[in-house]
Amino acid sequence: MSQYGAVGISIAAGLVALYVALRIYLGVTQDPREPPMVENGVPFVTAFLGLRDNGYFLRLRARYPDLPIYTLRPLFQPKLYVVNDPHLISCIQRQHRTFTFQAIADKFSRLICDLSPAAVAVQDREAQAWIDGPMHAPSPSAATFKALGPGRCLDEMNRTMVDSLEKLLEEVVDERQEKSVQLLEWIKEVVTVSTTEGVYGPANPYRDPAVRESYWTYSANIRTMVLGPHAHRFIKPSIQARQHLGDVFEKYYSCGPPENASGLVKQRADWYLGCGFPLRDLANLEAGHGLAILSNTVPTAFWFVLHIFSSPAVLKACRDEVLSHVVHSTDPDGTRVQTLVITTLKTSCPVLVSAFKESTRIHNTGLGARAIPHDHMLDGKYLLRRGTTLLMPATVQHLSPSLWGPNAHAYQHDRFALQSNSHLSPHPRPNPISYRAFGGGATLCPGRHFATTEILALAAMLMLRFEIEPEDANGEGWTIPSTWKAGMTDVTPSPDFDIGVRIRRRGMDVRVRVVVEFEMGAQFPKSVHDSSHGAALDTYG
Ligand code: HEM
Repeated sequence: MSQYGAVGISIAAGLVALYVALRIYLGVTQDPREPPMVENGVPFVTAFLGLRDNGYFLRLRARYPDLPIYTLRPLFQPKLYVVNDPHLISCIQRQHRTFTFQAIADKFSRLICDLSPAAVAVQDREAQAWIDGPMHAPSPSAATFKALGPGRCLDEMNRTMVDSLEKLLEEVVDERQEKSVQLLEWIKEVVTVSTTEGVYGPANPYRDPAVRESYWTYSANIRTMVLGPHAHRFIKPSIQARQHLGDVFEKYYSCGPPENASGLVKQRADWYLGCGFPLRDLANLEAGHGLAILSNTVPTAFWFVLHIFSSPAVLKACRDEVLSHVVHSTDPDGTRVQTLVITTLKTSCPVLVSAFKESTRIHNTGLGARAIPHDHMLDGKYLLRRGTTLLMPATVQHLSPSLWGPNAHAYQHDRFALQSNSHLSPHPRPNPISYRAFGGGATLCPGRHFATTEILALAAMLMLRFEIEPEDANGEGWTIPSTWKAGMTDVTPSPDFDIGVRIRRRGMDVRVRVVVEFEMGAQFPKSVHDSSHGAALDTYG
């Protein structure tokens, strides 16, 4: 045998020995009561590579249709338990201190916000106090976001945000009545400014284009930032952008939160500074909060606008519905006004609301991650080990044909409206737990009312005032972009590429101003958030 042949045999024998050793290791570190392990073709590597693709959980659901929950053992990560079964999801959501989102959020903020040891100590102390506290005490995160619930503070944020949308849409098209833009870039600008106006008020740092640019430069590399400081040298512009955002928000908070900021900003600043968070850490945290505030709202708005305007049938159905709630009048100076009461979009436009929910169903890759601080027997059947992470991927629930019918992967704008009239729907109504666009349970996204109002208002204003058409250079019409490049941690994936469009004023709507009225201090009617209502928005478990 040649020298090369002997080396080859040694390497092969070494690999076989390694494989056997890893299989044995997997076996002895897995209790038979734990959920079954899958994807161990090449131990640790198969799962590690699979997790790089946001369609992985859907494929595993199809490959192992009978597993309510399973274990993945990826390289460099703790064990992952992945849940398929809605019944188990509801068990998990009922025990929000056993399966904690707070631990995930705190860990994430340390990795991306450059927090000092003093701030980390405050986070640990407050999280522990919550775990040890009374059953119904709000988590630290819930305490800082209370102001986003229905009520006066949210109404005021909505009013400021919608005023900004109105102003930006007024400026969008010049005297030539037509403008060409890249749709995602344009929506990013409009939604970033309007959202942050609602949150930060007249001293909004995001009014400065340099701050907006810093935010998007920072958020573009979160995936690398979470790998830790050793990876920061590869993303220097993002680290510099983070520093810039910290400086800007330190100035913003330097004399306490501005008097005319939203109740949300004041509540958060009171809570953090009151707990002993250093000012600079509050400022650094604010950069990270952009991820909650902006990074899902922008792509969600993009997909919704795209689905509406790319289909004449969807556009007509939604536009007719909105138009039926518009009150026409003329201002004293002769300006024609279309008045739209924003709450009617949520309460009286079931097709529009359904089209929105359907867009969030199709374009959602939320992981629903929870930390497991102690060993726990889930549903009396599955042992879950401490120090591991549990995932409830939205794709598995959102795109499952057994839940949504054979066209589960297709965008069907009236799906939720039909489901509320069961005699019109060919498919059974899915368990509300299986619609997870905004998460579920105690950590259901607190910003959902604000984000939904903004996106519905934006879509309604666009439909009332403009036509949007693709640039259509190749005569091929609209394209719905893919999302392969989106990261595993994105709740709403961004499109892989942008789309050139022409925005043009509708002939009959020239120089018409849309006015949005609010009943200040009013609560949203219960029916909007009641799962028994039409295409209700809050049908979460
Ligand atoms: C369309 C836009 C949005 C989407 C799709 C979205 C989605 C989500 C999801 C899926 C979660 C995780 C919930 C869980 O795992 O249980 C979440 C959490 C959260 N969201 Fe949103 N969100 C959006 C907009 C917003 C906005 C505008 C804000 C703030 C103004 C916000 C603030 C938060 C916060 C603070 C949490 C953490 C909740 C906690 O720790 O309990 N979100 N969001």
